[in-house]
Amino acid sequence: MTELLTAAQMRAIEEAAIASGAVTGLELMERAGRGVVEAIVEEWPELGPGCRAVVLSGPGNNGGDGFVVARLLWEAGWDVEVFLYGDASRLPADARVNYERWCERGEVVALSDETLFRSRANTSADDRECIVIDALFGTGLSRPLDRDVGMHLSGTRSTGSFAFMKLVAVDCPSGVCIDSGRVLGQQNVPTATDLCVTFHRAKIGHYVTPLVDAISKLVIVDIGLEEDFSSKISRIGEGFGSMFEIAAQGGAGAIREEALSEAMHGAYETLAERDGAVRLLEAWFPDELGKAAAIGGHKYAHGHALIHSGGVGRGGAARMAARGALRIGAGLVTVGCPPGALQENAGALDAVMLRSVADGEALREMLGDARISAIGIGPGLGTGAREAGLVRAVLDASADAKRGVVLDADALTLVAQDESLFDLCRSHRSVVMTPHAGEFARLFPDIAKRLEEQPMSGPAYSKVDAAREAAARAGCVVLFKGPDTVIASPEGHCSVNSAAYDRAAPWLATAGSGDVLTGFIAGLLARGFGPMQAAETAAWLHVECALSFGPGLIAEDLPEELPTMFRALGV
Ligand SMILES: NC(=O)C1=CN([C@@H]2O[C@H](COP(=O)(O)OP(=O)(O)OC[C@H]3O[C@@H](n4cnc5c(N)ncnc54)[C@H](O)[C@@H]3O)[C@@H](O)[C@H]2O)[C@@H](O)CC1
Ligand SMILES: [K+]
Repeated sequence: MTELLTAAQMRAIEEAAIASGAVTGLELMERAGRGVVEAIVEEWPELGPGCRAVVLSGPGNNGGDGFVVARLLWEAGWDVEVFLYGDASRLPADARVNYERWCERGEVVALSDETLFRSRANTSADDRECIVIDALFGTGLSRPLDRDVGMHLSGTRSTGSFAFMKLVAVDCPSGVCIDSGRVLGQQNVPTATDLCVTFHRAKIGHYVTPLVDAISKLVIVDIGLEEDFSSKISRIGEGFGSMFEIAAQGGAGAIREEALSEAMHGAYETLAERDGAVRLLEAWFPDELGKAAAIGGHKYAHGHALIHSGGVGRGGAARMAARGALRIGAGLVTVGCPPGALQENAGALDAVMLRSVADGEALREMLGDARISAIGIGPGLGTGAREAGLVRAVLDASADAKRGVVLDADALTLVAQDESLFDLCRSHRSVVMTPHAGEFARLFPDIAKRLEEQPMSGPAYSKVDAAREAAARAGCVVLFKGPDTVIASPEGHCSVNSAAYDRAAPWLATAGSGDVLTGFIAGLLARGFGPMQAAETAAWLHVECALSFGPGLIAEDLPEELPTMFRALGV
């Protein structure tokens, strides 16, 4: 599991490293540029001497990285052209040094329509491979791109210019706010980018829409910040001075002092933690799943999950959820259905038990059994008065019990329609809501609207902000679905479960896959997982099962893939 950073956190880490004296900004810029070139060579080993590169450098340090890339590619025998957007005399110091180093080797042309059009790389007679390096803006973008710059960038993708072009973004595609993954200004869609190379850690925006959809490959380059800190810690230990002296050399901002004090303890990551860390669920697996799997004894030791089904002909969703809850390890799973649907469900269930539940009153009575340790309700449920009564009974009868509840699909629609149900969620200790974008907008219309409004300045409001605000308001864990699922707790914990890049599983967008996710969460809640942990683990396993199965997957396959996953994970 790794942390996703904001631009401010990244800046604080860099500043602290530089202030500590362990590394200079110029060294970091050189490492960044070198990392970009290495990533290009790794991605396209067939490219090399004689290939063309067009470097678009901007007015800040992102542009500085661009000059480093230009120099290194030139030294490797590439045919390099460099364009500058901005005034060379106003470049920040490190970028200026690299601008001058490049000027010893080649020309810098002011970026304009005309100059780009005249670019050697733009001649149709020349069909050599061409790479365009977008080093216009990185983490420092604070307002929308000027229209012409946006046009240059998207223009590089249009037919006719730069034949055989690959677009490489330094840190992030220019124009995008890296905290939110959203484009600042009028233009809505980030420029499609073949390779994005970022430094030290991925930023939140790299993993959420719309940016995540625009980048084909993300590479994270280690620019040595961790080693710089550890070497500094040992130097401090050898008596090179107190952290306060070192911080003073760098202009002793509060952040520097704090960062250095963390560095003293070898834990500067807590900088991000304090600010509300966002975790990326990657090659990650909680020990608790293993421990829970090891619990011996009676089936009730693994919990009892109750999944509610809809009426006749609508029970498939609940049955798939029930299968998911059973496979993920709940000791017992029962489907509760209206009396009329008993026959249909009985014909389709074996290991899963079945109970007739006429209405809310009957459900309240059933929930007197404290061994029912989790409830999943919503898939295929329906949105009538009877169903509203069921949701009310679930929330009422579970508020004080140690019983987890997952609300999905129709249950979320019912909660969105009835403020008193929303209040019941708030007073419950372990509810997980699993809305997709449409359900989210019904539950939290103002938050969804903020997420849709075109941002004009950064940091822009992100899906992470939206999930966090929703969780705080609803007083429960909110799992905001998508290929960029964001999971947030009312306490502010937040994680992203990404089905992008190496974990892309587009075949997971199949009917019923959300119902299975509800079952996974209910099963883990039944086993005693806390709501945040149940939601994270279920979401992570859901994508892993899809990846393990591969294309052709249908929702029914997901629970059946769990045993393979568990074996592979050594559970
Ligand atoms: N700080 C460091 O030590 C390092 C920074 N690195 C690079 O530096 C980048 C951050 O550099 P900066 O903070 O200079 O930021 P940028 O290079 O992203 O751009 C900042 C500059 O652009 C201006 N600006 C912002 N939005 C604009 C707009 N829409 N139109 C015109 N001008 C605009 C700002 O006023 C500022 O002058 C990172 O993305 C990364 O590429 C790397 O070299 C690694 C080391
Ligand atoms: K860039």
